[in-house]
Amino acid sequence: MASNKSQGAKSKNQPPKKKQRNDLFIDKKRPTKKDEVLDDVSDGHSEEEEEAGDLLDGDEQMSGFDDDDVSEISDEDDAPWADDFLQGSDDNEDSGSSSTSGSGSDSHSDETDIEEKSRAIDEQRAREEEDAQAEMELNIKEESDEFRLPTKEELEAEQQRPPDLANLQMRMKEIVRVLSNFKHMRQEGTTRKDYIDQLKIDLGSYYGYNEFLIRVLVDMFPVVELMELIEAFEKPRPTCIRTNTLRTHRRDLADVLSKRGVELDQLSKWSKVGLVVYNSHVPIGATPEYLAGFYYIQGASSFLPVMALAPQEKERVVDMAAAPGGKTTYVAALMKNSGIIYANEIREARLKSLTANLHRMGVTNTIVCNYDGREVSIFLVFIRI
Ligand SMILES: C[S@@+](CC[C@H](N)C(=O)[O-])C[C@H]1O[C@@H](n2cnc3c(N)ncnc32)[C@H](O)[C@@H]1O
Repeated sequence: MASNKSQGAKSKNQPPKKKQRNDLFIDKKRPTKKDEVLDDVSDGHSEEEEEAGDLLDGDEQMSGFDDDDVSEISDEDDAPWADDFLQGSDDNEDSGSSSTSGSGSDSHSDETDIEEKSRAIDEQRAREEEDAQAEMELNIKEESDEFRLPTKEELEAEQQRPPDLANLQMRMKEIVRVLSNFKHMRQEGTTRKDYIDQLKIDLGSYYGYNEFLIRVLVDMFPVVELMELIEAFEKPRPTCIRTNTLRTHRRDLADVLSKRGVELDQLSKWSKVGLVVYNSHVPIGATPEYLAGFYYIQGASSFLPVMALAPQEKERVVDMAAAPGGKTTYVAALMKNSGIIYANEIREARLKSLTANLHRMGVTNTIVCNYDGREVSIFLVFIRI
């Protein structure tokens, strides 16, 4: 179809390409002519009709327009027509007619057009950003007007009632919001300390933390991070297991456990031995693989001190507070049961679980001791503790 049309157009004795381009452009700019052309091109008409459309273009080119028409039309910014024209130009090039200079000028006008559009988009975006900023500032101002710290009397009245958790939560949020933009949102006559003191009281009431812990946490973290941390503490942790590489490989373990109905996945990229258990149809602490020491049930965060220590084969390592042996058994696996580990535990009763886990996990390079780690200065001669 396209080739037929192209042939038809070729046989119609076209005017020089550049002129044809301008005339087409002009033609499309005139609403009535444009409609005609659009009808011709897009209505799915027969080839004859399309050829007639091509012919019509040619007729109109011949009829021409005066200079006023040209200038009036060429002042307008009408990119779709330029696109249409460029398309037409390609067709003609395919058909073998030569028009190097014409196509150069096309791409130039096209580039200018794109630049203008791009500039207009940038300007529009800048205007929108300015509006958004102004709106945000207005919102902040309105919101900050709404929140104020409770008075001494209000706090005393609050203490007479059971804690209103929803209200406490809302107030903590508001305090964090004000502290995050203190200059603009502070209540007149208040200091940062006023807000932080109130936040400490509310954190204590809401989460049940004691004053000491709250003070340490508030001193340690910026308020936004502090709230994220405390909220994270509240979330239940997923069950994690650590593959015992003295006994098996993670993939083999995952295969055998999933056959038992344990839904699990690799922990994350930073651990080669961790698996997260999402759901299990069997008790994860009583599978044959567990009893055979193929894995240890261990929070992912407990992997980190051992990974940071990065114990090497044949080293001598002390685990100063070892029971029930989670980290000791991981250290032993990384050392491939070579070197020596001193696993110390102050509480005699906990030595049982420690030794039981060492046996279960196949650890053979460890000596268990029962001292107060603070008083055993001999441990200090060890490089890795
Ligand atoms: C959180 S547990 C250790 C967990 C262990 N590191 C693991 O990964 O399984 C803390 C242990 O340290 C012991 N402990 C506390 N103070 C100690 C001390 N001064 N000397 C030796 N052990 C101590 C406790 O009895 C307790 O068993």
